[in-house]
Amino acid sequence: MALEYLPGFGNDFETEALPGALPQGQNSPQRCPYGLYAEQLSGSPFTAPRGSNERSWLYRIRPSVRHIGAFRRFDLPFWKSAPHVVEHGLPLGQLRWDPVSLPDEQLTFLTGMRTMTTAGDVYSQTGMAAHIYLINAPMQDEYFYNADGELMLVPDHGRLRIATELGIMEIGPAEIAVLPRGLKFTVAPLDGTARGYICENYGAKFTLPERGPIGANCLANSRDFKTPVAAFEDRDVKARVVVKWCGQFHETMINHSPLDVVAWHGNYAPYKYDLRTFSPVGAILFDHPDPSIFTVLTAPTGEAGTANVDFVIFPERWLVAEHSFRPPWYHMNIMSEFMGLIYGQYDAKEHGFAPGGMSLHNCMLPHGPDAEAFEKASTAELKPQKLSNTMAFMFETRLPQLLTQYAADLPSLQPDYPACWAGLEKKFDGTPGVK
Ligand SMILES: O=C(O)Cc1cc(O)ccc1O
Ligand SMILES: [Fe+2]
Repeated sequence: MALEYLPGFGNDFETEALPGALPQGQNSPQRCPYGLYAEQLSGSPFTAPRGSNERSWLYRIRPSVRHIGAFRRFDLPFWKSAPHVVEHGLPLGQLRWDPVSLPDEQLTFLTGMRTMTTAGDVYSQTGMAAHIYLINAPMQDEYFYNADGELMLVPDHGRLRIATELGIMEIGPAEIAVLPRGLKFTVAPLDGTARGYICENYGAKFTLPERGPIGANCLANSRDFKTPVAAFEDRDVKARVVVKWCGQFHETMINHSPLDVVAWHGNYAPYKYDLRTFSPVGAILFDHPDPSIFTVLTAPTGEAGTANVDFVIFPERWLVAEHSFRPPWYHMNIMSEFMGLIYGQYDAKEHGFAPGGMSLHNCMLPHGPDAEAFEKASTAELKPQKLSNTMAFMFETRLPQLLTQYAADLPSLQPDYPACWAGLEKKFDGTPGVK
């Protein structure tokens, strides 16, 4: 059966899986319909200003306190949290990885999580981690929530079914899903195997960037964000609930599914978004604008314009700029750039940056088009050109991203990535004129 979604970003949604299950006119009736329990899930402090105040009211078979027994600590050795400093011995430099092979061993969303970088500090709720996931088995009667941050899933291979307390979503390559901090969910691959990228955002929630003079439309439009309708499981089974809390993992056994929310309302909810619905705005006469024009979602900090994380994409688009070098310019950036490619080719690196691959251009490390891309773009006839069938993205954070041992040891780490710039020869010979 096709899944149903509610359109809109940050709306005050309401949805019920059984008629009359959602109380009307108040949040906390003396007795709720169907004998449900009322529970508030707060994603912001109670006193946050209206514009950033987020909470939902859940009407559920059992309250969450019954979905937790005694905790026992355990380890997921490949899922790291900031601060995480390892002496992996790799010298400072720009880094790039080929795609990681899909696993032979059985891996679930939890056991298949592989942290590439961490930034900031999970204890002070700043920074992020960039992970990849490798999945070939469903979480079986197993549920998870993350107290450390929200999770943005960016698949590059295979679809996923994500059943959450607030409803069910399915996503595949070119779509993303965002799972709020504290929300219980379980994940299953729909095509046998699945691989993708994850941004674990420890800071303030992702929100839509301001459009400024662009006006009321384009970039990511609110109606293209989809939140699932209410769906519940009334299953009495032995189940495991896993919690990530300040970088540690805790498990607890219960006798029923915690996905037992029959109705809910509010604005703290999971959502998905199809990156192909992003309407890019760009240079229509000359020059190459800053990539911030392609920000899908931004997780702000208290400092204006200085994101904890920006999620930026490089979707298909027309290049029309006249008398301009059209690909990204050479640059050094105070923000740290973790990039992935979902499909196609990236114009600054047509070769060597493969779908499913990754690159890391950390704080103040120079980078830009490789020698091949430079040569091509400097001599190309500048007629309108469509960049088709391409979707790269960037997790860009204000904080330096530190590499995990896993990332440093990956066999797919390219041994001499910076050699891609070696062919950028001196052209200057002291004589005037365009060379
Ligand atoms: O480095 C990159 O490839 C990402 C990027 C793209 C762009 O168009 C401008 C700046 C930038 O960091
Ligand atoms: Fe960059």
